[in-house]
Amino acid sequence: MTATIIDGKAAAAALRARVGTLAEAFTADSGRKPGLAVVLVGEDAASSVYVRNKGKATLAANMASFEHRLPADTSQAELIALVDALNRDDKVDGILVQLPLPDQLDAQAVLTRIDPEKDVDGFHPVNAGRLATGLNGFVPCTPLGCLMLLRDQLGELAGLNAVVVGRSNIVGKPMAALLTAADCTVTIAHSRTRNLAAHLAHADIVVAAVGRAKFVKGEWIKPGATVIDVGINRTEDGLVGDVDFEGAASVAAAITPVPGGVGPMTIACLLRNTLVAAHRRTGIVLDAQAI
Ligand SMILES: Nc1nc(=O)c2c([nH]1)NC[C@@H]1CN(c3ccc(C(=O)N[C@@H](CCC(=O)O)C(=O)O)cc3)C=[N+]21
Repeated sequence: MTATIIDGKAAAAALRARVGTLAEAFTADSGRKPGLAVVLVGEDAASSVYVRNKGKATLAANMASFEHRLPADTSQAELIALVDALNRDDKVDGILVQLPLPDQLDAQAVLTRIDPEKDVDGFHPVNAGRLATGLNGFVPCTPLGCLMLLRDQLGELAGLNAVVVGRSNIVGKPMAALLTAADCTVTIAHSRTRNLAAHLAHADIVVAAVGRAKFVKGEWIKPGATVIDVGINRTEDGLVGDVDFEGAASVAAAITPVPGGVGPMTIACLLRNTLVAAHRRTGIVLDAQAI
């Protein structure tokens, strides 16, 4: 079998176009554009590129972009003061503080300071709790993008066996919550799982988010499975995912590439969440399911 390569770039472009159209309508109704503030502390090269790409995508989707670049030696009090100012700023609907933060800063305290109604990353404990309990909140962008790709590929997900490899607050845990809400039978595997291959042998859906290059081997994939690779590992062979792509592509029904898979959907979902935040904050009705 040779897998269908899931085109995350195309799916993301389509999502950004839908968001852009709805953002224009929001501007016509409210008299202002949806606004996204991105905060970058320090000079990390990869983070700097992501932030620039987010800014460009925000403008292209007819939204306002507010970029805040702070020096690497910024104090906790200074960063908290900026978050407070963004919380109060009515032009700002969404706030993203780029991770990782320099060592002297307490990321959890910063994320918890963001107004949950502006938390378009979905990292605030209030939004994590809403997702866990089935309430409406903001869902982290990467798992949301993965779910959209799975629905595009498979349609109905109910009853399927899903194995999520990785248990981070940013990807693994929210991904498992979304798949559970979609009526999958969900296993969360991780670095200490015994006999991962035995779990994957039953997996109709695999989401790999462990942060280790080519950790998931092709032989472990069930024939006909759908494989979503969240990994972004910079190696000597260039950018590679958490899945052995060639091996998995020879048995899976469908697989996301790296790059060009999940990554572009993450940014598109950030814009989607910002659009939703703008509507909620102004009381303008939006059918978020239809985006
Ligand atoms: N508060 C916060 N929220 C985030 O959502 C967040 C963050 N911090 N810190 C860093 C990670 C990483 N992340 C990516 C987004 C897009 C691509 C992406 O578009 N990747 C391209 C390739 C990019 C390349 O070549 O490096 C692709 O996969 O095709 C990757 C990674 C968001 N993150």
